[in-house]
Amino acid sequence: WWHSRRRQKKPYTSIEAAEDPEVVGAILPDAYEGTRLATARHAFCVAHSSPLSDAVQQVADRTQKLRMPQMLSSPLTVQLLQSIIRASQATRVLEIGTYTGFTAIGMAEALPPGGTVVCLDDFSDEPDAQTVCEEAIASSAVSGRIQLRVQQALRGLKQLADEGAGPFDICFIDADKENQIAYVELLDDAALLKPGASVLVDNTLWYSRVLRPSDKHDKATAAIAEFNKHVLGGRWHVAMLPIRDGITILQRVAPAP
Ligand SMILES: C[S@@+](CC[C@H](N)C(=O)[O-])C[C@H]1O[C@@H](n2cnc3c(N)ncnc32)[C@H](O)[C@@H]1O
Repeated sequence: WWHSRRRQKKPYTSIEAAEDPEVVGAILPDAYEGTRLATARHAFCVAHSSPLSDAVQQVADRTQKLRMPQMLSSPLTVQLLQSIIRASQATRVLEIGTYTGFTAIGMAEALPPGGTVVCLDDFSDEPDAQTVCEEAIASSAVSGRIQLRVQQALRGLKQLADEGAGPFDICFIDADKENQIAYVELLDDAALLKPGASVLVDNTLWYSRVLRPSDKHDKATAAIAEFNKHVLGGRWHVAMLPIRDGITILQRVAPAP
């Protein structure tokens, strides 16, 4: 098929690339991208984006020895977060779900001196991640910009609101999927977001399972599908990007009904 398309001299597109040994020959599809071409394109984007700092790369390397290294975000997610932080001249960032500190340190590096990343994680998914996270933050050049709060995220958000610790310019949500609607609503209701703030939510494609309406038996899939519908209600501007496992960017645009 591929050779016959080539013989017809059709202009080369991603359709040809999907079967082209030069593009996908040595590639195995990964669980997020799904196909060999998408996996090759993702690797190409990573290779053609600014390199991660040594500190961020070292966290990723240390995390590979843990039980759940698949919880690390893509390097592209770090690069996207850094771009948005720089473009919006953010100074206060909130992270819900920090794990070993990969995205937290990456975000802190994009902040100006005096900027802060407040991180909430209870380390319920992998307790060993806490030590790796604390050591990585302490040995990074941006340790003074990161405040790690080891607590359940809903409780942590309420406490931040009570302390008047907000508002934040950027919030990155990357924790338990069942509470995602509660997180964005609480951020908004408790005035934890500055006007025009961006909320980035990871895993909104969830291994493409949300594309299968029959897959409602899985709690996380159902929760993410519900979240994706919920934010389309008109209060948020929504941009859903097919980066890795799906990243949705939200900005509050309408007052609460
Ligand atoms: C996918 S990992 C975060 C990955 C990190 N942002 C990165 O890219 O390297 C999810 C984290 O959320 C934390 N988490 C899950 N449910 C939580 C909850 N209810 N409260 C606080 N943290 C939670 C887990 O302990 C885990 O470390």
